[in-house]
This record gives sequence, C-alpha cells and structure tokens, in this order.
Amino acid sequence: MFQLLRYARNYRKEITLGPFFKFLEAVFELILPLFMARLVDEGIALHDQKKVIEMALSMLGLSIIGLICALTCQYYASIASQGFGTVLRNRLMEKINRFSHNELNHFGTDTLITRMTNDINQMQNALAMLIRLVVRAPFLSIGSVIMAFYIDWQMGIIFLVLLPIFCLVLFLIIHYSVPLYKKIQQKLDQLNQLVTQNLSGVRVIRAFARTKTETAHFTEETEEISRLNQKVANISALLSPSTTLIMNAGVVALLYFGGFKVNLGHLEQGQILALINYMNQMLLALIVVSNLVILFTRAAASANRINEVFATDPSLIDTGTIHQVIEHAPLVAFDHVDFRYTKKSGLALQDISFTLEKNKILGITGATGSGKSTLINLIPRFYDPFAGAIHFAGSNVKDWALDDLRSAIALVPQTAVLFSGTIRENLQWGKQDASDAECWAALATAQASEFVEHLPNGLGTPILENGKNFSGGQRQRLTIARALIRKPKLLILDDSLSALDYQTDLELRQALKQELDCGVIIISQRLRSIQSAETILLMDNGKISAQGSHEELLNTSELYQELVASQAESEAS
Ligand SMILES: Nc1ncnc2c1ncn2[C@@H]1O[C@H](COP(=O)(O)OP(=O)(O)OP(=O)(O)O)[C@@H](O)[C@H]1O
Repeated sequence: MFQLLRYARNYRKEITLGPFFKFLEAVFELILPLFMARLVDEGIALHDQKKVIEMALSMLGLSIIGLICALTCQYYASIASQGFGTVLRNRLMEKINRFSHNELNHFGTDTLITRMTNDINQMQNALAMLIRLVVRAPFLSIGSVIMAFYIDWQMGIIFLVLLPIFCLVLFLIIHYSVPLYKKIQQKLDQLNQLVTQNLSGVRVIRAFARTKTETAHFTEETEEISRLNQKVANISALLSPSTTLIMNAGVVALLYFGGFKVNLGHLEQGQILALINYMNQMLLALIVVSNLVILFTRAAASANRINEVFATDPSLIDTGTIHQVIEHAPLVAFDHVDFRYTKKSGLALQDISFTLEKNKILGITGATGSGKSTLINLIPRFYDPFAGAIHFAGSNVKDWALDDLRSAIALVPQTAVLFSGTIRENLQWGKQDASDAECWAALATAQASEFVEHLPNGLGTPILENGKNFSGGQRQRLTIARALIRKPKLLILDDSLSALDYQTDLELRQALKQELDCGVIIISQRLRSIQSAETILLMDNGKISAQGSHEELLNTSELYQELVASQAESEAS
C-alpha cells in the first residue's frame, strides 16, 4: 500500500503539517484535564472565584486553539487526499491507455472501472485518515497513560492493567471482522460487474425473457452482501458494550482507590476527575486505532488491485521512429504471419501472406470465427504477430511511431461505438478542427447526410449514450463518416456495412471508390459487398483458403463457389 504513496509526493507539505496540527490538538486535549483539576481543586474547593474564571477561560482558549488546529489538519488532509486521488487516477488511466488489447482482455473493463473508482476512493480515504488520526490516536492513548502516571503513579497502574484487556477485545473484534470485510469487498466487486453487465445488456435480457432470472440472481448477491454485513455489524456491536464495560470498570477502580487517596489527602478530587478524563481519552483513542486497522486492511486490498495494474507491463512497446509513408511501397503487406491470443491458445491466424496496393480495395470474407477481425487488428498494432512480419506503407508496423501508425489508419469496428455529445463532436473525434463543411462532406460519402439534414438540430443533434437514439444502420454510417473525416491512408470497415440495406451499401461503396484517395479493407459476410474489390481473401479457420478477384475465385475456389451459390439461394428465397 505504501508503494502508492509515491503519488502523493507533491503533497509532502500537507502530509507533514496535517499530522503536526493534529498532534498539537492532541497535546491541548491532554493538558485540558489538568486545568480542569485545578479549576476544581484550587477554584471550586477553595471558593476562589478568580481561579475558576481564570481556569475556565484558559480551558476555553485551549479548546479554541485545539479546534483551529483540527480544522487546519482537516484542510491539509483534504488537499492531500484529493490531490493524491487525482494523481493516482490520472497515472492509472495513462497506464491503462498504454495497454494493448491483450492486457485489456486480461483485466476486463468492469474490474478496471472498479479499480479506477472504488479502489482509488478507498486509498483517498486511507490517506485522509492517515493524516488525521495516525499520529493523534496512538499519541493520545500513550499520552493519557503518561499523564495518569504524572498525576499519581499508583493510579497509573490501573491504566496499565486495563490497557492489555482492552487491546485483547479490540484484537478479537479485528480478527473476526477483517476477513468478513475482505469478503464483502469481493462480493461488492462481483455485484458491480453484475450491475454493469445487466444494465448494458438490458435489451438482450428482456428479449430473452431473462428478467426474472437476472433479478433473482441480483437479489441473491445483494442478500449475501447484506448477510455478511449483518454478521460484521453483530461483531462490531460487541465493541461498544465491551469497551463501555471496561471503561466503567476502570472508572469504578479510579473512584474506589482514588477515594481512599483523597481521604488520606494524597490526591485531590479534581485530579480524580482528570484521571477519569484520561481513561476516557485512552480508550476512545484505542477504538480509533482499531477502526484504522480495519480501514487500512480494506485499503490494502484496494492498493493490491491498483498495484496489479501498475505492475503489468504493456506487451506492446512503442519504440518506433517511422512517421511517414514510403511512396510507391505497397500499403499493407503481410508476410507469413502467425498469431495466437495467449501463449497457451492455438493459432488464430496461420501463415497469412497478402499485399494491398495504394488506392485499392481488399475484401475479406469467411465463416464466423475464421479470423477476419483478428487479421485487421494486427495492422494498427492492437496486437503483435507471433511470427512473420506486417508492413504498412513500406515499413514494419513495429518500426512506426504508434500514434502516427494509428493516425494513418481509420478502423470502423463491427459494433458502432458513438460517444455522448453532438453529431458534430462525434465527427470531430476523427479530426479535432473539422469544419461543418468537412463534416457534411464526410456524412455525404458515408450516405448519412440525408438523415442528418432531416434532424431539427442537424450537426448539433445530441447523441445519447451508445447512440441509442439512432438506428443500427444510422450508427454505422455515422461511425464511417467519423473515420472518413480523418482522411486516412487506409480505411478498414470491419463488417460495418452489415446493418445497411443493399441499395445504401452499394451507394456507399461507390462513393468510397469515387471520392477516396486511400486503400480500403472491407470485411463482410455478404459477397455482394466485396465482389468489386481488386482482391478478396477467403478466410477459413485462421488460414487464407483462397485469394484473388471475384472472377478468379469463382474459377479456382470450391469454397467460394459454394458461398456464392448459398448466398444466391438465400437471396432468391
Ligand atoms: N480477445 C480474444 N481472446 C481470445 N480469443 C479470441 C479473441 N478474439 C477472438 N478470438 C478467437 O479468435 C478466433 C477468430 O476470431 P475473429 O473475431 O477474428 O473471427 P471473425 O472471422 O472476425 O468472426 P466474425 O465474423 O464472427 O466476426 C475465434 O476462434 C475467436 O474465438
């Protein structure tokens, strides 16, 4: 956990001054009972009005200074913990952004969100508590014992006897509650994942009439958390009566033995009051220490999860220095490429070799799971191949500066992802300073200008989360327009025409051919969408089963002939 404190190094001043002010407050708290003793013994007992006022004012002054110290500490604790949380969150985000798809797949989106939010909040709280209580609580508990000895060493022994009994009670409570807290934390993580999945997949759940099953699953999880919380609450509930019992036993012992001493004239009544006060302070401070132990145990679990992300090195390292395309070189060239997702899994791609020239169209087709998306994901280096080499515009993709490589390629993925904001803002993801004219031109090529023109707010129309206020086909065309606006060297459409009707699909491809000055890769199960491509790759089980133009494949590939026949049949029926 302390490893992460390096992200708080800009707040050294606050982390030092905060506990210092809290320490001062604790010192004043320890002095107060002495003034109270004098108020009783020298003021009230001797009917000295002046002394009573003098002591009362001194106590008031000390309390005010103590309050100012406490507020100052609180101020520093807030600055340091909030600042620490912000730095930690930013560094974590930077780290996650450097992850290749391998690491993102390994962690999963849900747990990364929990780490970014809940776990960092726990760390923030832990730092605030560290500043506010880590010096004060132990200082008050030890200081109270010392002050008791200072007043009367024999009475101080009562403190020493109670201390281990009290510590034992706290130890037992921590011992039984901490594992439960850990379990609750794990269960909360699972619940988080369940909520995210259920909310994002709510349509599917309803479509499959699984609402009742999912609700039951959710109820089961929350009831388990509630059961664990009750168990922990039952254990924690023991804290108050047992500590009160010990405290009262201590007060009785102080009054009993103190009474003898007062009668013998060895102790004043005010000093007995001060001792009772110290007893209270010691035990309350120890309760705070036990709460700190629980808080830090939970924070340690969060810290481990955050550290796990920091300790993961991106499998893809950006050391390339190439920024420019080499003229006259093929746009994309795969040379005997093999790829597997993990070391243990089988080959997802095997011996892939092909070339795409500039301004040409490459079509890729094949059964589901045959490796089409995997293949195109290697070009912008979402993953690196296991064997062989991939060249983009004349240079190995590994030699390209990653940002420049990815800026030169526009990939429209299978699932159309739009962000909350207006249509204009979404298009400007492709090019920050794109003018309205550029936006309309891209929309026109993507066959989207017509429906956007009919919207009352045009480019200013808001897009709801995940583009829910648009149809599947409209979303696809908006994502294609966003890709086009970048004027890429290579445009990749990964099954991104699937929601379009044949006519729009045809018009879009014609527009791309006429207006685009770049290479295009179109992945599609629909042969019509790719048959005009200069080259078609027919994928089968991770391998290229055949490659060539539509006519060539019709003559050479049995599999392709079967595909053509089956699609013609289904269109006819
Ligand atoms: N992130 C991943 N981790 C592990 N295996 C994966 C991953 N993504 C895909 N695969 C596997 O790789 C193989 C090829 O998948 P890919 O998505 O490339 O197929 P595809 O031809 O694009 O399929 P579709 O037409 O259904 O989109 C499949 O067996 C799939 O299970």
